Amino acid sequence: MPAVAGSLYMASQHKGVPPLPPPRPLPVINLGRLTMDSASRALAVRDIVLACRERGCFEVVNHGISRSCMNGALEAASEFFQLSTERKEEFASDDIRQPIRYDTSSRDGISMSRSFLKHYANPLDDWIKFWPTQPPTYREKMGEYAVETHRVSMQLMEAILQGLGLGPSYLQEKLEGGVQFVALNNYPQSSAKKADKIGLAPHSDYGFLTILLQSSPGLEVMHHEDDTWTSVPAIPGALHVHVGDHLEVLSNGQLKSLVHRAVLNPKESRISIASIHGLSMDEEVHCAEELVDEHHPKMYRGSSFQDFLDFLPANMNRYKRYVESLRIDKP
Ligand SMILES: O=C(O)CCC(=O)C(=O)O
Ligand SMILES: [Fe+2]
Repeated sequence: MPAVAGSLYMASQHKGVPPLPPPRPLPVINLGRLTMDSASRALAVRDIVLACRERGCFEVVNHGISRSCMNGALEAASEFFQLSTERKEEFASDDIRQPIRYDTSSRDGISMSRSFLKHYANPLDDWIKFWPTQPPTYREKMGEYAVETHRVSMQLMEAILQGLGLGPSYLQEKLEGGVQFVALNNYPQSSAKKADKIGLAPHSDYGFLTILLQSSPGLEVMHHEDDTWTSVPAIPGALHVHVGDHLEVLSNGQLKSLVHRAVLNPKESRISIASIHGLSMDEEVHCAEELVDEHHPKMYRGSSFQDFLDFLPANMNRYKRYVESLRIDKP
């Protein structure tokens, strides 16, 4: 499985900067292998599950989403953030249950230096009416990207569920109709004057999988074993994928949700589009019975996306990973 190394390592080689630990290459998966012959698919499934187990994340290439579709989504996001404050604030709300929400502050406990627009996207016909009409291409460009990303999320989930021994059609219908939550993040360029370079503080994502597209580097992922950070390079045409809290629950702890953060880019302002995929709002996710036995007792209680929204306001800074609050052995 090919791998790429984080770019911060090079930056740390300059005089006066304490050296970072050696870069830990991130796995790169060629998704085209999933639809080739069965032997190629089996190898791709093995690589995907290995990456999820060991790193909690990987980069995907050959996923079938065109460069123009990806660039279109980044442009639409960028043009939205360039609108006047007044226009953007039409979507401002304190209510995290709103179908669309714009904010700039750290009321969520983790946004140190970002503005964001968050909205739902699947099924598209249910949600697109809430999306911005400015810039005029927003709905078309973001809609196309959201549909394509949902398709990739289905392929990835089928592979992961197959690799966990649950079978590729496990939960298929529920995933088809499940939540897709899209977060557009806008970070300023880091300034020499401001010491704090963190745009978004460490956290894990709700849901099974997050698929992330970034305009330039800034995403960092924490290594499961020693808590060190690796910078995720912006490989042209690639998407970043990581494991969310509910995949940890479903896999009964075989896979761990990934702690990640965003640092400000010293060269330019940065946009990322995070697409979070899970079951529908009220559907509880439980540890798969097939993965529970006397040697692997059930580790987590069941919970839904609604439960997560209930949990969030009162627990902003208590857990880096929501899944910790679901542990059965927790005091
Ligand atoms: O901007 C990034 O790279 C990370 C965004 C993120 O973690 C999120 O939206 O949940
Ligand atoms: Fe995140």
